[in-house]
Amino acid sequence: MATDKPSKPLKLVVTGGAGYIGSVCTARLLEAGHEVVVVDDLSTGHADAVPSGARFVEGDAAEVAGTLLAERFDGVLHFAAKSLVGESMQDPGTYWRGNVVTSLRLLDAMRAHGTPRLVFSSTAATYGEPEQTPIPETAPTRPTNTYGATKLAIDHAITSYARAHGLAAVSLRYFNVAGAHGELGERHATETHLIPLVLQVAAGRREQVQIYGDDYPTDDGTAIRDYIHVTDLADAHLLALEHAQPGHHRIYNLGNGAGFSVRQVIETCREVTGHPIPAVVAPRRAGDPAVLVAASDRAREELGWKPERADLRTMVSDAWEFHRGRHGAR
Ligand SMILES: NC(=O)c1ccc[n+]([C@@H]2O[C@H](COP(=O)([O-])OP(=O)(O)OC[C@H]3O[C@@H](n4cnc5c(N)ncnc54)[C@H](O)[C@@H]3O)[C@@H](O)[C@H]2O)c1
Ligand SMILES: O=c1ccn([C@@H]2O[C@H](COP(=O)(O)OP(=O)(O)O[C@H]3O[C@H](CO)[C@H](O)[C@H](O)[C@H]3O)[C@@H](O)[C@H]2O)c(=O)[nH]1
Repeated sequence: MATDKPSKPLKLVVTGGAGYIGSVCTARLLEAGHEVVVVDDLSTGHADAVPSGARFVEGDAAEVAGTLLAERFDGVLHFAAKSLVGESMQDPGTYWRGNVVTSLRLLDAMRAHGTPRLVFSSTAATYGEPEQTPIPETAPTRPTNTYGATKLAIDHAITSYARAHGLAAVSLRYFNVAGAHGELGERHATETHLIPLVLQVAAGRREQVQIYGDDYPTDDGTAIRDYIHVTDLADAHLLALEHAQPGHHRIYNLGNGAGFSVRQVIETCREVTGHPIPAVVAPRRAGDPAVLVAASDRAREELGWKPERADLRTMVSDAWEFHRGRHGAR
């Protein structure tokens, strides 16, 4: 596969590389022969999640990159962000400062030091409530939550910087990321994501899971999401690095094109774990769209991306192995 043999090893900064997705991408980049420096403030990440083989610098993405990029890097993969929909509705200032201001400072540092490539973690939340499903990249962007609005603002800034300053940029709009990559998985002090919360019930660390709303216009009334395996997602980053073109900002949706309701996810977790997983219906969570499913044809056609772990059961099984393993008791 193209991701195993890069045309040439690159020297890269990974912001947020101590987090869930950034740590898995760092592992894949190292496996592919690239040199990686992780910058992370450990606000939601863990130093022990940074794969050995990467250099780790603790600190703010913009602050550290400002000096670090003087060492001449081939590119930045920018994962560092605040990324919780509910929190973004309650505390918007933290999201505008933490996401938009930080990213602008990072872009300015890249420009100042002539760093040529950027791969940015954008999100399905930029689209808001879609008019059509699955969602193509050409769909209107009308985010329903502050988190999505900040990511969209950064996407716009990247487009301008690419056009004006020749940056080779790719934004990857992830849908719902799930699963684990061996010892690297989702591990947040305050967990809000559905699959890890459900698995915490199965692991006996939580009594029940709440279903946020069963009055959505879907077959079983619960919200539908498109889940993508974190390893497949990481592979797309390697391809994005290879395909980024100077002066262009390309945007790609990353999902499997299949939607699963909250109830279906819980049911799959019951099947995988053999645990009854009690679930109770609670009010909707502010800012949540009813259905988010990706059309990822552009990534398949232009990047040659091909997800190899598209089955929800595989994602839940890998996440369950992770939760039962070394990090299960945390
Ligand atoms: N998890 C998903 O389903 C999903 C979906 C779409 C997009 N994303 C995006 O992917 C990226 C990674 O998400 P994740 O799920 O791995 O989250 P995460 O919280 O596990 O990882 C984020 C990492 O960034 C670090 N960080 C945050 N702000 C920082 C700053 N200012 N300077 C330095 N480090 C900082 C955190 O300590 C953490 O290690 C985010 O940009 C998120 O918006 C995630
Ligand atoms: O205890 C819970 C947790 C979640 N949900 C529901 O499960 C679905 C998935 O929720 P998650 O919190 O797991 O994920 P989100 O869809 O809110 O958000 C994720 O995917 C988005 C894109 O789709 C963003 O990119 C964001 O970064 C990322 O957190 C939502 O309908 C949510 O309301 C519940 O019913 N109960």
